[in-house]
Amino acid sequence: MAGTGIFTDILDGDVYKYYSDGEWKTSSSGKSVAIINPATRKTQYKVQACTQEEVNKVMEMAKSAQKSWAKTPLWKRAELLHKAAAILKDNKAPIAESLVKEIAKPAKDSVTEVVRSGDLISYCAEEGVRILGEGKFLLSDSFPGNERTKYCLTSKIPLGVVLAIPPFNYPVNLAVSKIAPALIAGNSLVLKPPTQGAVSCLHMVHCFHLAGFPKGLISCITGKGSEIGDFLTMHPAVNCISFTGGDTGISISKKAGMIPLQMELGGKDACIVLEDADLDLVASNIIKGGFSYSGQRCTAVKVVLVIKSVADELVEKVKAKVAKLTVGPPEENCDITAVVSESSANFIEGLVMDAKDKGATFCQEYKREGNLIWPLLLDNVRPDMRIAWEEPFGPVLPVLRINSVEEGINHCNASNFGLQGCVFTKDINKAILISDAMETGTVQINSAPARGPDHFPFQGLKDSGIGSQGVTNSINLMTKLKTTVINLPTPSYSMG
Ligand SMILES: NC(=O)C1=CN([C@@H]2O[C@H](COP(=O)(O)OP(=O)(O)OC[C@H]3O[C@@H](n4cnc5c(N)ncnc54)[C@H](OP(=O)(O)O)[C@@H]3O)[C@@H](O)[C@H]2O)C=CC1
Ligand SMILES: O=C(O)[C@H](O)COP(=O)(O)O
Repeated sequence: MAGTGIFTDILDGDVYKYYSDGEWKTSSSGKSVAIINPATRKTQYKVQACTQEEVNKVMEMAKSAQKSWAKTPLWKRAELLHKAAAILKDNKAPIAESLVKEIAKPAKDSVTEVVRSGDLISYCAEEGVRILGEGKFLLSDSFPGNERTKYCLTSKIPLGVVLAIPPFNYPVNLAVSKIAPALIAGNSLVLKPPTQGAVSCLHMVHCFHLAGFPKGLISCITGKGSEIGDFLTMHPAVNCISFTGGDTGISISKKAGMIPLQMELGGKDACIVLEDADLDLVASNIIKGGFSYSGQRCTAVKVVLVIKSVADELVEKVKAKVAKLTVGPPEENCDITAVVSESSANFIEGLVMDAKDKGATFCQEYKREGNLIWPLLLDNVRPDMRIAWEEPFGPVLPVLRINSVEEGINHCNASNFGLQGCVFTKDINKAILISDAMETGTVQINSAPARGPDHFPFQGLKDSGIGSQGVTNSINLMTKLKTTVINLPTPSYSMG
């Protein structure tokens, strides 16, 4: 159970502690932040509302711990990460339980998220050992006018303090996708978990604590992003920000100093369906892509653009599958569970009502109880409807019928987002041309968008982000190059 067994240290009465200087602490603010269970709409957990002084202290410790961590051999850093991964996987049950309670993720998917996170940490340790153990050696005489008098050695060095801010929907996985690359590369790490998802993150951090990382190297500051966020992101000690979330990321990038940013933001992933597509395959992928975790995935299919001649048949197939989705509590592994908050449910409802007013075809009756919204397919959506462009982050999927592939590509490219997209056709040549034409970071051919496997590059264009994720890219982003040049008094040519 959450907060029990090896996790008792992280709880003070009914409020979870924050993590600083290798210890679990109660904030001097005397205040806590409530985490509302999305399904019951009752307070499930409480976390500390940390103060600015506590942030300052954490940053100070992070700066000093990083100096010795950078001198810790790479194999030792990897060893500790492997240990943390094993502890995390051994304790998947209580962590998954918190995911179920604070973000209403179905129980089975919650376990998958924890196991996937352990695997990500281990993969990152191995990849780090490989790529950080290699540097470059350049010779000066390849550039005109030079003799071979200079040997240039480059290697990757840490940035310093990395600030990690994950979103609610994959709080554990999107936290470790920042923590593990930062640590293997020799950085220290300050985590600000999402409020919904904070308790799962605190359990995960305790697994790193138990693995024996040095004091102060990892810290976890809790509190509302709207209150503590600016102070963290504009803190002078921070040398890199890795953020995943919504538009907040755009304002962070405007305020942040001259430091590397990894921003993974929203998306409006389009699914373009051609006349020759295998419609059964498309329908299954629309269900998986559009409705998994109730559509609360950055990589969810968020708009279907189908050629008119096959639209009726596709919509019927999807409708039949929507009818089979189960709706209810995450504990019972229902396909569709409550969305994260009342404000999120209200926002989704606003998009649905706008589409209704403007004449979209409802393939199911719109139904909502509290934060629980029944899966809804909206057909005959037109570009003047908000849902054609905005990200519902809920179980509501618009279908636009298109006259040509060009119309689909134009719709996709007119979006301010450019995360992923997908195209369904049996003609691989057409698929490649369409993929090249789509202004998105990734295009999946004959499958729904997905971030995983977690070592694949993952990046958004336009308002969907800055930089690239995926294990290797994250390690590279959290390092910089250091060059040493050996200058010889006379040219030297080996075997010359
Ligand atoms: N491209 C990608 O890889 C992904 C993108 N997303 C996107 O994330 C969004 C949903 O996640 P959601 O959690 O609601 O996103 P938010 O942008 O609301 O929150 C993300 C994180 O930012 C924190 N935060 C809030 N305000 C500030 C601030 N002023 N300064 C610093 N941090 C702050 C939040 O904390 P708190 O919870 O305390 O407010 C949370 O930890 C969707 O748009 C989705 O598309 C999601 C997953 C992956
Ligand atoms: O936030 C998200 O949507 C996740 O990163 C999705 O990961 P997945 O596409 O591999 O399920």
